[in-house]
Amino acid sequence: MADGTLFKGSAIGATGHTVGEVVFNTAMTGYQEILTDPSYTKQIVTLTYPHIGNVGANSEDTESRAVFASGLIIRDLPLLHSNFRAEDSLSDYLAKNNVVAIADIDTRRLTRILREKGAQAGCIMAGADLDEARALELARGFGSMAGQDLAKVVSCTASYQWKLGEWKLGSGYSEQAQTPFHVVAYDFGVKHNILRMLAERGCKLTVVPAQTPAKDVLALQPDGVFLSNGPGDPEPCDYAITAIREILETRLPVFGICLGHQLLGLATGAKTSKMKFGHHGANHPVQDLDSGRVMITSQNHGFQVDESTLPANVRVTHRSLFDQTVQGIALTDRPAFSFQGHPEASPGPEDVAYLFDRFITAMSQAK
Ligand SMILES: NC(=O)CC[C@H](N)C(=O)O
Repeated sequence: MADGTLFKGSAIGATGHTVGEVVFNTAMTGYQEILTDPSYTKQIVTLTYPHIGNVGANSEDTESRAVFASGLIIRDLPLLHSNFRAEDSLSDYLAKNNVVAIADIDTRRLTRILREKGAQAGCIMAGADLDEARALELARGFGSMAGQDLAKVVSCTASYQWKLGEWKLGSGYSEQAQTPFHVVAYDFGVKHNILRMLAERGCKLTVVPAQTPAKDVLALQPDGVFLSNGPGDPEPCDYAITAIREILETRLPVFGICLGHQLLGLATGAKTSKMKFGHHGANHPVQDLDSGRVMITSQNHGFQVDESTLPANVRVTHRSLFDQTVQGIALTDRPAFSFQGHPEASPGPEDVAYLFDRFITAMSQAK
């Protein structure tokens, strides 16, 4: 760790070394979805749940084209995995995907360090050439996530159509049937379950690269525009902020998730900032301020929209009950809204899925 703390464990993935910002995630399930979430680019994930790998790995529980997390730190890897869908052990999956990972770590102690001192970088070394001094040097050389524009790095390079709906036991992923709405989805590092949930609700989806100008999006004549989650700091993504401003002018329905939420905030003139250690888990209580309902949500972010900087035409719709930070915003003069956590879950509870329906309603009304 950059603060000089040294942990020793057992290598369970690829050999070599990896460096990144270390974040703790409190989800009890969904390690594969977490590893393949592009928002974890340049981050090493430690899972606070102690038994990881029990159900192995399969080719369906993925949230993108590859593993994006820079590394994995766990307490206990089971000797055997068991699940009717398993195709690999977690260890083999990590090795095949070239992920450096470590088990037998006191993840409770590690999490306490991150919680008390805040986010910091770390380095994992696995294999023959272990060098503690070099590992410390690499961890200290990583710097901070602040200022890093990673959305354009992980985004798709060309636009594409998405047609798969949600996964169902027995039939797997289905091709969508009807598509009354055309949605252009900005890919800042999009999780596939967002696309599946939109497809399931009748959206014909055109996914476009992060740097697509607004005029190219508008030329596709969409019924609504979606702003995806993604890695890194939202503030340097000036290309996206400019495009969102232009799209808002047209009064098209806009829905943003996580990085997309932060970018919508920036486009309205609000500011974002780095949090002490962020929110990463599948058990975070968030309140919908309109209904008063409290939902258990999936979270993965290290930045936030600063409430005190919100302009007069933006209201706070959701709030974290852990630290009172902004979890949702809506414009009062445009059909545009966003959520900081993950309504698509994957992994996590589906309490916030109603926001996808709200986007569909906004598009129906605009039509
Ligand atoms: N999941 C996300 O979209 C994360 C957004 C941003 N990279 C953050 O860390 O806050």
